[in-house]
Amino acid sequence: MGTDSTFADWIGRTQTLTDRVTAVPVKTLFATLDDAVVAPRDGDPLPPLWHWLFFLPDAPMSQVGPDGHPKRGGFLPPVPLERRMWAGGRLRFVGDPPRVGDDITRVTEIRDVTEKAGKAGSMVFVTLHHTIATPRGPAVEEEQDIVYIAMPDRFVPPPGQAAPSDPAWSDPLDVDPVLLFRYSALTFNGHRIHYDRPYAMEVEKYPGLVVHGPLQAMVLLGSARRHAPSGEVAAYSFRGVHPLFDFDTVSMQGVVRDDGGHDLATVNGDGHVCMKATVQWTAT
Ligand SMILES: C/C(=C\C(=O)SCCNC(=O)CCNC(=O)[C@H](O)C(C)(C)COP(=O)(O)OP(=O)(O)OC[C@H]1O[C@@H](n2cnc3c(N)ncnc32)[C@H](O)[C@@H]1OP(=O)(O)O)C(=O)O
Repeated sequence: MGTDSTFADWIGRTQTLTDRVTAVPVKTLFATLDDAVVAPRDGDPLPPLWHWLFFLPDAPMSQVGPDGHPKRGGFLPPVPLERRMWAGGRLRFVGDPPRVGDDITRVTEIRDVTEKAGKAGSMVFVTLHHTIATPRGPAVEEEQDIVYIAMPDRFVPPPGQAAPSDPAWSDPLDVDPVLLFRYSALTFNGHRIHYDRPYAMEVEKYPGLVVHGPLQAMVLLGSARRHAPSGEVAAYSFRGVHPLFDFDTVSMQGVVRDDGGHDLATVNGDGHVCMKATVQWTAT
């Protein structure tokens, strides 16, 4: 297993998008996360990861595939495995953050297309590298892993990874279809597993609606910033290891690392880690 030669030609392809940081998505994400009601003003910095509200996948309806994402074979390779998941990401926050009112640019390169054998069967990982820049220079360097898997006959959960036994904090997170719908709308993510229950259960064979990976990554980082505000976020990495569903009882947990960073996890009602993440802070 290794780089899939079928898609070798796709590696190195780039795409450049421009956008403007506007206040409405910022305000409505604060509301969606039940955070303080704020009226963002020009010049306010975006919290880390909130650039995901911009550079939206605005394919016309005629170019949308059966899962609700843009059809593959445009910028992303035409991987034939039907089921897509956001697998993980690694980010470095390298400069002044994007601010409300900024014109911003994202340059994306397809870094790798790799076939792997997992417990879930054959999988293809597509790794994207994004550089997000503001008028003041580069702000975020990001790698994003998307995984494609064959459509299963039935849901077989990945083996559970036990949550830490003695976390420094454990906060509840209420997940429900309205939260998932609002997050899909804000990120213009048409993936039907997040809001179309018959599709999620009958076609992709999940036991419920699936909580977005980026939503879990955002709320985990938000919980870490509330509990451990020991500097700015310098780096953040995360990996989805088990799907999280709208019916789950969820907590967001944090553990202090020896190097001063924090390990984070969303944990379901069975005590299994769903997303694990690590945050590193700038020195204070
Ligand atoms: C937005 C959006 C979609 C979503 O938000 S989907 C919801 C968020 N994502 C998830 O919930 C993912 C949950 N994870 C899983 O279901 C499984 O972990 C997964 C990804 C199916 C893999 O499970 P396996 O048990 O089959 O994998 P193995 O542990 O056997 O590993 C095999 C090799 O794959 C590598 N790998 C596994 N998981 C990841 C990962 N998350 N990121 C990167 N790489 C991964 C693992 O290291 C093994 O590699 P080797 O080189 O060691 O063979 C939207 O669509 O927009």
